[in-house]
Amino acid sequence: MAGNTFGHLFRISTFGESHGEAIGVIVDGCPAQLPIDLDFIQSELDKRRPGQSKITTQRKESDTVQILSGIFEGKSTGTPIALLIPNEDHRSKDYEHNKTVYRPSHADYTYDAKYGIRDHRGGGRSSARETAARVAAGAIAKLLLKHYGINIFAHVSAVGTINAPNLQPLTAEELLAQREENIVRCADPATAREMIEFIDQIRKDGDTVGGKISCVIQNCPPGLGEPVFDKLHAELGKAMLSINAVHGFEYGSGFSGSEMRGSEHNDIFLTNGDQGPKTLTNFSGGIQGGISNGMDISFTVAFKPVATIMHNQQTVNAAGEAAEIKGKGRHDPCVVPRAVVIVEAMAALVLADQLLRHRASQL
Ligand SMILES: Cc1cc2nc3c(=O)[nH]c(=O)nc-3n(C[C@H](O)[C@H](O)[C@H](O)COP(=O)(O)O)c2cc1C
Ligand SMILES: C=C(O[C@@H]1CC(C(=O)O)=C[C@@H](OP(=O)(O)O)[C@H]1O)C(=O)O
Repeated sequence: MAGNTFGHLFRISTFGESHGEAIGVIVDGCPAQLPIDLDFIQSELDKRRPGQSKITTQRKESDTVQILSGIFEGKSTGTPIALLIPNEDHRSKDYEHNKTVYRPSHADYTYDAKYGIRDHRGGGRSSARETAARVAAGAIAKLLLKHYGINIFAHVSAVGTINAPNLQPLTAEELLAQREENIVRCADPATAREMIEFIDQIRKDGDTVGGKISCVIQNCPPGLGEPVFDKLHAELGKAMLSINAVHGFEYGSGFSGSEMRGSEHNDIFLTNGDQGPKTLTNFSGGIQGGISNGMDISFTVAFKPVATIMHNQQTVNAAGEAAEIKGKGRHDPCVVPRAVVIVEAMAALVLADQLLRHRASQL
């Protein structure tokens, strides 16, 4: 079904439900002979894994990835790569009440409206558990991008109204080291401490809070992206908005650009030897006309406070009658700490696809 696939030349299809046997992904179009480091794929999954700290859902999954096909003697063979992640810790009794009663702002009602049948256990296919499959596939895309020297780095830039300062002078390596020092995955240590304390309080209140993730793609060559519909920022926007609970996407100057004058906003070109021009500022976010210009690609993704809260709420049931519901089970009070690697994975999948498409654009 088309709704479960993503990408054109570097393509993925994911499958599985949160409380089924397993989730997984088939990656099609990965060029042959790419060295595939299984430990790297696993380390990416470990960053998304539920149960990783006190500020995430307490469901305990090892998210151990199994490779079923497409890799031989440590390299891709050019055939479909199938990856499987068994589910180990589902607790479906927490969802009994959810069989007929709709959780406000989750996907229970809309799945019923669309299909007339729904695996209510853990939200089934609508659960963010599906994003483990994307992270596994994204790790392969990252390995392809690494081969071309392209790096992707994301971190938590806001939780509620707590915002991280601009960390621009730091290199991606420095930011990554600082991000991995704390459980919220914000690269600024002082802000990280404040965010962790706040999420912990929200958790104790049985509530949830939203946040933002900012991402930068470095060393992307100019020329990636298609000129009309599949513009690079349109592809990134679609990829980000396809992640559960994402409500906003902006690149470069984003919404704040609408408050500026052209004389402030234009990115002045500078000579740069035989490297192709650079720009003095980067309000374009590294993309002009839907095509990368060689500067850093930067964007921010906004996540809502997720639906399941431990409070009594008014709702309706499948028969259309008034009902009450209170969240049960193990949930994320704030999803951004685990979503950092999902954002990076989706960005990597877009870039890998555009890289392959770019190779068909000139003689
Ligand atoms: C990493 C991650 C973890 C999530 N964890 C939860 C959760 O524990 N409880 C919940 O109600 N929603 C959670 N969500 C959000 C739901 O999956 C999402 O809200 C649901 O599929 C409805 O889709 P929508 O919010 O995009 O409309 C999570 C999302 C992400 C990205
Ligand atoms: C299992 C994961 O997160 C889940 C995402 C999720 C949701 O509604 O999206 C709800 C919870 O599901 P459950 O009650 O089945 O544990 C989270 O734990 C995961 O990310 O791997």
